[in-house]
Amino acid sequence: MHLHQVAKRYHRTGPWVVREVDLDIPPSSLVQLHGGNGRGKSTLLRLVAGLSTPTTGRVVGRPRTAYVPERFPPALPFTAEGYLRRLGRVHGLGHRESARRADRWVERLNLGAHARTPLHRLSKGTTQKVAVAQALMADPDLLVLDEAWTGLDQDARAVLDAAVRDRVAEGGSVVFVDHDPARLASSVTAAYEVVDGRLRPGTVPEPLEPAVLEPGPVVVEVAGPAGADEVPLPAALPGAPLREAAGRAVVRLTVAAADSDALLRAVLAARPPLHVRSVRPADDPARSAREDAR
Ligand SMILES: Nc1ncnc2c1ncn2[C@@H]1O[C@H](COP(=O)(O)OP(=O)(O)OP(=O)(O)O)[C@@H](O)[C@H]1O
Repeated sequence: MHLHQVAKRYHRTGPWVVREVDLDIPPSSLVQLHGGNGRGKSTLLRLVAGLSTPTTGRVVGRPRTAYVPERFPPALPFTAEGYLRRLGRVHGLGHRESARRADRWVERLNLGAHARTPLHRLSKGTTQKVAVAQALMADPDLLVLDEAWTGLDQDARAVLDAAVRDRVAEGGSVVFVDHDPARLASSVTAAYEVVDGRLRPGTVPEPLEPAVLEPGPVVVEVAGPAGADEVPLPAALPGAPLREAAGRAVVRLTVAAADSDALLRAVLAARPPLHVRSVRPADDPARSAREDAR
């Protein structure tokens, strides 16, 4: 699949949100997009997924695609199970196969206790599991993930990581954005930074040390808007993190692992937009040593 000089603006006279994007997404690729808030990452993912059409430019060769949006609309009149089965049929599966795959993903993501619950009554994390399940059950050739890990518990994150690696190993392609720069680091085949709608080659991230799997405190480094002297953080943040200045307009927040997702959501929703520079375990000695050496 290829994006050729793709550009997007939402209104005829509005600003260009995506511009001059040339992007190859070959089979067996895992493509990571990163960049600050409001730079056009979600818009570009929707263009890749075919949910939005380019204002100019072309997308050619898009295979069978599934997408996990940043915000899944939970106000649909279905139970989790009913929704997944229906989605299976939308993806072209028969009744029986739809039910089989829905059951498989309900089990893998530990959704069983909520399978018969109406979507609008599910918690955010459980809703996110349904969003992930609807995409994975299609066995898509192209999987597009917009912050799909946010809100998932650790087991579900591991299931999603494994499913992404499986897709790639089976010849599919996955394009994703995640606030954790080290997400799937050892498997990423191409990384790009989205800067004001343009793509710049990014560095393929370094894998984190295994310590990241241990539920210790987490350090989130947040930078303020471009040109700002300080980071305009909200006064109250989930988990009441320890705040330390870490350079000009950079703040280091240390929070219990259990609160780290809520903290990240609050930081990502802040206005003016803030930039999450890194997320790592507080006691990552290898990373600390590298930082000390800089
Ligand atoms: N449907 C829309 N209509 C009009 N403007 C939009 C629409 N969706 C996004 N935008 C604007 O396009 C710009 C880029 O937004 P987008 O969500 O693509 O960026 P992003 O990098 O994903 O941001 P974030 O990390 O905050 O999710 C923003 O200025 C946003 O307000």
